[in-house]
Amino acid sequence: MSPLEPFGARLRRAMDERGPLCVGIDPHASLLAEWGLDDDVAGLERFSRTVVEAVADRVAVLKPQSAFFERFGSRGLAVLEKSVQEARAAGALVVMDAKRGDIGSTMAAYAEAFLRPGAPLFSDALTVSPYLGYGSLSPAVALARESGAGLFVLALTSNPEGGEVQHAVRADGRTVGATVLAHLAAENAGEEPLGSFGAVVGATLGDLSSYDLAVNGPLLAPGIGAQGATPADLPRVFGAAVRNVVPNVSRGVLRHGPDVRALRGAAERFAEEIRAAVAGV
Ligand SMILES: O=C(O)c1cc(=O)[nH]c(=O)n1[C@@H]1O[C@H](COP(=O)(O)O)[C@@H](O)[C@H]1O
Repeated sequence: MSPLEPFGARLRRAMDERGPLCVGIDPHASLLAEWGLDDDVAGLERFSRTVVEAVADRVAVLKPQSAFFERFGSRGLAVLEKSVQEARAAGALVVMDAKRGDIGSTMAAYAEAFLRPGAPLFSDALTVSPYLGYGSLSPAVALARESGAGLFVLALTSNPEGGEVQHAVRADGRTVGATVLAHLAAENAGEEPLGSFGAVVGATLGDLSSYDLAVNGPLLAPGIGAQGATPADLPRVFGAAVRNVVPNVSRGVLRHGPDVRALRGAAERFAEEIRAAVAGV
């Protein structure tokens, strides 16, 4: 159906060429105000375009957070569509952060919305929630395989509340989070250079040595910057899996706008700190 190379291979190459940093496009109302923009569609568009202009030609991944666009209804979604297209045209991979999760038949429709090439919101990958049962994500896995897209499945999230679900121990003695990681390892088995089915694992979580992070897929690691984690934490949290980590920074970069050079400078500083932290592992 699609000429796209699998997402994992495209991501590995982008990480090798540009470094692994993912910059989030999170147009919080407070950031619009800090940037001197109105909290309206014009402000949203200016914000999003500025971030794309500043970093889409130099970072591996951009991650628009869809809620900040959905807030403005259909006109916000039009801005989101345009931002995705412009970011991809500038060479960044786009991870749509929509955290979808539903019964399988509905999940198929979410997959059509984000993972079918030619769909208005088609993105290179989508964040999804496995907490209706990992198997409920099957339609998204199937379409991603067919189209060369990827998924990032919430496994161990960066927020302090996540543990009550993700660290819960199942009847077989495994935690829920470990079970999600095991499903992803199975999904990615044998894929080279990297599978297309990633996990979201917060950089805020401290020592994760009790979890097997070797899923042969990317690990999206939010939490650096505003949530308190730093690039220097990455080796401690991820151990040998750090080579597959895509660290996300949203507010930590965005607070330097609206000046394009200042945004670029902030992204470059995070990229450099990440390079230095990972180099020793
Ligand atoms: O899936 C995500 O991207 C995500 C998962 C998670 O566990 N924690 C988390 O913070 N995120 C997202 O990552 C971004 C973090 O933003 P900052 O805290 O501003 O860097 C937000 O868009 C969150 O929605």
